[in-house]
Amino acid sequence: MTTLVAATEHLPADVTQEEIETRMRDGATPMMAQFMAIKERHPDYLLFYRMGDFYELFFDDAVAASEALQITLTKRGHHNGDDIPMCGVPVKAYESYLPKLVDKGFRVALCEQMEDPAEAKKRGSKAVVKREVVRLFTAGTITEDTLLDSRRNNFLAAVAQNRTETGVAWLDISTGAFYTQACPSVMLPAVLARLNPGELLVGDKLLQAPEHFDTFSDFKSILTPQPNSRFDSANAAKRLEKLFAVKTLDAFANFSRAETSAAGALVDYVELTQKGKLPRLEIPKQLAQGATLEVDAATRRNLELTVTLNGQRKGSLLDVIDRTVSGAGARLLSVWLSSPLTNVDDINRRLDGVQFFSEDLGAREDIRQALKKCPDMERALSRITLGRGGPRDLAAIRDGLAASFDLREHLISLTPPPILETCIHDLGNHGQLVDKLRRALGEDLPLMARDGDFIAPGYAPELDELRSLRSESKRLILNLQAKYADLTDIQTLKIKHNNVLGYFVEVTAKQAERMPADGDFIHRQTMKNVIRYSTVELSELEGKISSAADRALALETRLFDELIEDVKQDADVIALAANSLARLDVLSALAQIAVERHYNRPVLSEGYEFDIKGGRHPVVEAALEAANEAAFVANDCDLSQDQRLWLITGPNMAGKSTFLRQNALITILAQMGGFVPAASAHIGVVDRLFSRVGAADDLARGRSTFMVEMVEAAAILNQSSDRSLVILDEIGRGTATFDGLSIAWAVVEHLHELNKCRALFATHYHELTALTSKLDCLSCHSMRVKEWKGEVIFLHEVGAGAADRSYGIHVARLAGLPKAVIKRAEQVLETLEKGEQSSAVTKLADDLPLFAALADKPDPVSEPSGPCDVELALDDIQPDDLSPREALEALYKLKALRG
Ligand SMILES: Nc1ncnc2c1ncn2[C@@H]1O[C@H](COP(=O)(O)OP(=O)(O)OP(=O)(O)O)[C@@H](O)[C@H]1O
Repeated sequence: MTTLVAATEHLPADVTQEEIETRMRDGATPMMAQFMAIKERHPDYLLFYRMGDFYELFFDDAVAASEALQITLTKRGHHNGDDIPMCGVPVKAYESYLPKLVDKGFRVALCEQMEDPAEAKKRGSKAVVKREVVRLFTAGTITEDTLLDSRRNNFLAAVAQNRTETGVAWLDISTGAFYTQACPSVMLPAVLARLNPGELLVGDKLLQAPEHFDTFSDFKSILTPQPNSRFDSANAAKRLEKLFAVKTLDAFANFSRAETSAAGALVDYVELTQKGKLPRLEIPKQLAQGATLEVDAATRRNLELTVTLNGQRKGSLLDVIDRTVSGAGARLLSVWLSSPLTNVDDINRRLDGVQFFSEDLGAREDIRQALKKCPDMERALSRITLGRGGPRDLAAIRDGLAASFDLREHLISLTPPPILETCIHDLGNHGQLVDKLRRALGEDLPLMARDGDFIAPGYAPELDELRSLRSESKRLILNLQAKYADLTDIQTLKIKHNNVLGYFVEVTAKQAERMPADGDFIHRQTMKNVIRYSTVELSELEGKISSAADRALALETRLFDELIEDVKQDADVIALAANSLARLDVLSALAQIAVERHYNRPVLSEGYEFDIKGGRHPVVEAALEAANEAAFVANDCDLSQDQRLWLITGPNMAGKSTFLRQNALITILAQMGGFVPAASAHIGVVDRLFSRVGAADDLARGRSTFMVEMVEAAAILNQSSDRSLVILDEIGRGTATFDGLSIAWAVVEHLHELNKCRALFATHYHELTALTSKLDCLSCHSMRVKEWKGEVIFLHEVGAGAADRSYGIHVARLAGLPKAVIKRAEQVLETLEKGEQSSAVTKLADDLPLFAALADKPDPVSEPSGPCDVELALDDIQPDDLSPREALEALYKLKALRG
């Protein structure tokens, strides 16, 4: 196992007696003096100050916590003549309060009593109980299952930057995963959006860098500013070398200085919050630049990859495709979906695994059944290595490793592809440890080792002896009770126990008169109705009992520590097995969804192909199915180099946005190594995915909807390469028509001539279709609709060619706009379509009053203007009089009339 050495020199020192006395001279009570000295060391934290069975909060902490937790604010004593506000939470229930505080952006310092109050008293009546902060709770450093979402990684991330480079490091303290990545400064927002960390550490200086203002303000609620000194790269390197017991970090990867700084700052912070204890951390893995398909924050949000636009997991792509059966699998699926790959071989390895499970139903079901029973080994292991593990964590390791073994045996017999062979290898063989834990652990396990009685009988003969002595002694107490009852002739005499007296003989006050006065029974206590005695014999027995119980617990604790040590010794290989279980879960889950929803294996290549046949939108398709609506209409999309830019026109509501998004989602699914909702898909790997879809303003940053649109468009035009995939939905719609059209026009030209990326461009500016004559690789497509008796039917089909109308007014009617408005809009449209724009507008203005004009015109929908040509022709047909040939001719004639 990697040896973890904590460098504790930078942790705040404990509060000294001298500090307390200085404050007492200023008038504070001893306890308040101690509180203030500890609080001064943790100014950014709510101090949970242990007092008996409560954690108490004082001053501003109390005010803030009482408001956040909705608990009563009281007061206790005075300071400088003012009341001291106070509130408290019971020690037993504090874990239920923590998530609320952490969620609201607070950090909590847990300050414990480090000695018995009796110990303190020995130092004098004014001596205060020793207290120390034993743990800092922050959003990114939680390990408790109760505080974590089992299906999501909780990353703690740090960003460092020097003159030439930016480095990001992130780790999940609850699983030990540790990564770094160097990136150009402009990519930082995309990298952070991909990680979606629970807490982000940034040096004070970098926080002031104007180029990152916007990026960091997006993460304001999870930002923890750090002194710059914590990002010193030389110190960071030393710290990491010491932590992983190596002479130089080059042994692991060629980390840039910025990456080293960020990684060092993370380790530093973990030590600080865990008070010098370090969890098992993996050796940092370096993510090469370009190794993942980068998706910027806006695109991620708009495509609703892991959460929907309103922040819910339900309804996101992740939610729809997630068929994992374990927490670790769900976490890994989310990581895979958030960071699709770019290396064709790596993607194919994953696809081989998915294909294997999709073709072998038996194997898939067996694996999924076995995985369902696996406990969360990753998180149990992290608690164990942090010294926070309990007997149940040991049981989780035992059961997880046992299941790994069964899975391994099962998989070996199946001749699986290479990716599964790696999984089999990583599952390992932990027979000895499993066997030991099986023998060691009993059936009903307490949460904490200190509660005892978790070691199985038969594991340690010495423990069995102590336990039988303990229960034997109990029997002896009963014998003694019977003996005393006979001796005194008081049959209701009882031997009882409490914490103050220990064991004692108890009789009623009346019976006490009959107690022998020969000195065997020594009076201890007179209560209202009962009298209590002790005897020498009873005291001796008590000594035996309590020493047996104490010795049993001490022995159990020792045995527990030994087991913990055994697990720690194997921590690296256990973590590998746990990770392998997660990979198996993800691969079999991707196969499961593929089979359930008829997804197919995509073909990935190094080229620039993009040929999707029969593609579907995974989320819309699932939603239509759940609502029992018409089936989703599959569509092709071929962005081969000679038509790499598609201009898509067509009515509102016809499915343009859905089509755009589905092609982006298919790309993401394919590059993460999953099957895709399409009959076939051939994709030349995409390096970055950009989108400008949806409309939202960003009032917090003072940006209007149109401004947001332009900022996003600027990023696309400045950053997309010929390997990128760009989807643009209605660029330019948020401003005046001609301004919008001009911008859209120029954007299309730029994408075509300079970016040369594969792109889908949806627009209502039909004028843009004129560009086909000028731009060779621009191809026009439209969403097909059918008009039927004045109604528009959306076919949701993408066809070649441009659309001639937008049917906006039709959609407005569907949406329930008042009839008068619809009629008027039709008039306006007719006038505008006829004339020169400026003269048409003047004419319309002269038309006032607006709605008066309506009376003259019949409503074209409610009062159809007579039968159309097709209907007239139909009337002429007498089916009974027609020969088969004439019938066929009539049919052709009708079709021709329909146009
Ligand atoms: N291929 C399809 N098959 C079946 N239904 C579809 C399909 N595409 C879209 N739809 C349905 O049509 C609705 C509208 O689609 P979408 O939002 O993509 O239209 P749009 O052309 O982008 O409209 P607008 O221009 O008004 O934004 C969707 O919510 C969905 O229910």
